[in-house]
Amino acid sequence: MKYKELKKAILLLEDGTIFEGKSVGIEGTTIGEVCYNTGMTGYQEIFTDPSYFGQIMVATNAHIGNYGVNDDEVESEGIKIAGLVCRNFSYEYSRDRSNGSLDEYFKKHGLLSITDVDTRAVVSYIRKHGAMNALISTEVDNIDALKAKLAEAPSMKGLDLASVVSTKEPYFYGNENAKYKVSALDLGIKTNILRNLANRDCYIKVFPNTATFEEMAAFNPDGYFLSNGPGDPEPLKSAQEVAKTIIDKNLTLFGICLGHQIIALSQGISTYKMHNGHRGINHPIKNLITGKGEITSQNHGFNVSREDVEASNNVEVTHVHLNDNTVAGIAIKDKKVFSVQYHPEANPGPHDAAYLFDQFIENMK
Ligand SMILES: NC(=O)CC[C@H](N)C(=O)O
Repeated sequence: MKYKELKKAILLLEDGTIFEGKSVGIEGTTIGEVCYNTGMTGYQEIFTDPSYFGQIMVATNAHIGNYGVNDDEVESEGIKIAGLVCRNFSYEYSRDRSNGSLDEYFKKHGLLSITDVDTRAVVSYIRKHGAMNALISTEVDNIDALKAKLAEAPSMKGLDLASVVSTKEPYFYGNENAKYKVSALDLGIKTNILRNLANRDCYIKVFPNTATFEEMAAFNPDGYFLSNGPGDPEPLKSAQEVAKTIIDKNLTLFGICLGHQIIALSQGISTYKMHNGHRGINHPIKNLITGKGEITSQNHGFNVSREDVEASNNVEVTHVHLNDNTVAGIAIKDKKVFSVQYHPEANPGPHDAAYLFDQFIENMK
C-alpha cells in the first residue's frame, strides 16, 4: 500500500482541535476518549486489553505494525480500543512468529484508525489540556456534523463499561485438579492474569460482572480476585458490594487496577479522574513494605484518593507511583486483602511485579 493511496482522515478533539492524517483499517467514524501509551512494544496486547474499551489510543512509538500480529498475543477475543492514532503505520512486517499483518487484523476486527499524524503534537496537547473525547473520521466533508456527533458522546467519568466487556456466563480456566481454587469477578479481565494464576496451580471460575458474593462463594474458592477493566469504577456498585462482603468475612482477596479501585471504594475511599492517566510499560513504583523499586506496566485513567487512604483506619498505602506520588497499591490492615493500580501480569511490560501473584498464593495457603 502506497502512502499516496491512503484516504484522508482526521482526529477531532472535543474542544474542536483537528489533527490531520491518513486512514488505516476501515472507513467511517469512531468515537472514544483519547489517551496515549508510551510503550515501545506490545501493541497487539494493548489493542486487545479490555481496559481500553471506549478509548482512542495514541501510540507514542513512531512505528506501529512493523512486527505484524500473532494469534497468541491477545489479551481477549478481538480488538477493544475504539481507534488508533499513530505516526507511521507499517503495512510491511517482519518477524518469524507473526502470522499476519496489522492492516489485515484491523480490517478483520473492523477498527478505524489514523496514521501520519503528528503524534508528538497530539500528546503534548492532551498532556496540557487533559483527557477528553475525540473522534477519528474519514467523513471529512462535514466537520460540523462530526462536531455535533462528538458533542453527544458521554464523558468517561461516570461510565460503566465493565458490564459491556464482561463475560455473560461464568466459565472455567486452568486445570480442575489444581491446588487452589479462585473465584474471579470479570470486569474486563486480561487473559494473562488467568495465565499467571493457572501457572501457579490455580483453577479459576470467572464470573460475570453482575455475580453476587453468594454465587462466587458457591465455587468454594481459596481466594477471590477482582479484575482490571474499562471505564469509571464509581458506578460499579454490585462489584463494590461483593468486595465489601469478601473483606467483612475476612476472606482472601487480590485486585488489579479496576479491581483495586473497587476494593478502595468498598472501604469508603473515593476515586477520581486523573488529568492524564498512566499508560506505558516503564512506570516506576516503590513498594513501601520492602523499600524496593519496580518498573511496571500501567493503563489507568482513574486513581484512588491518597487523602482518603491516609484518613482511613483500616486501609494502608503499600505502593506509590514515583512519577507523581499517586497511590499505586493498598492493603487492608490485618487481612489477606491487597491490590495494585498497575499490571503485575504485564503483557506488555516487564515482570518486576509478578511476585504479587505469589503473594496472593501465599495468602491462600
Ligand atoms: N486497567 C484498568 O483496569 C483500568 C481501570 C480504570 N478503567 C481506569 O482507567 O482507571
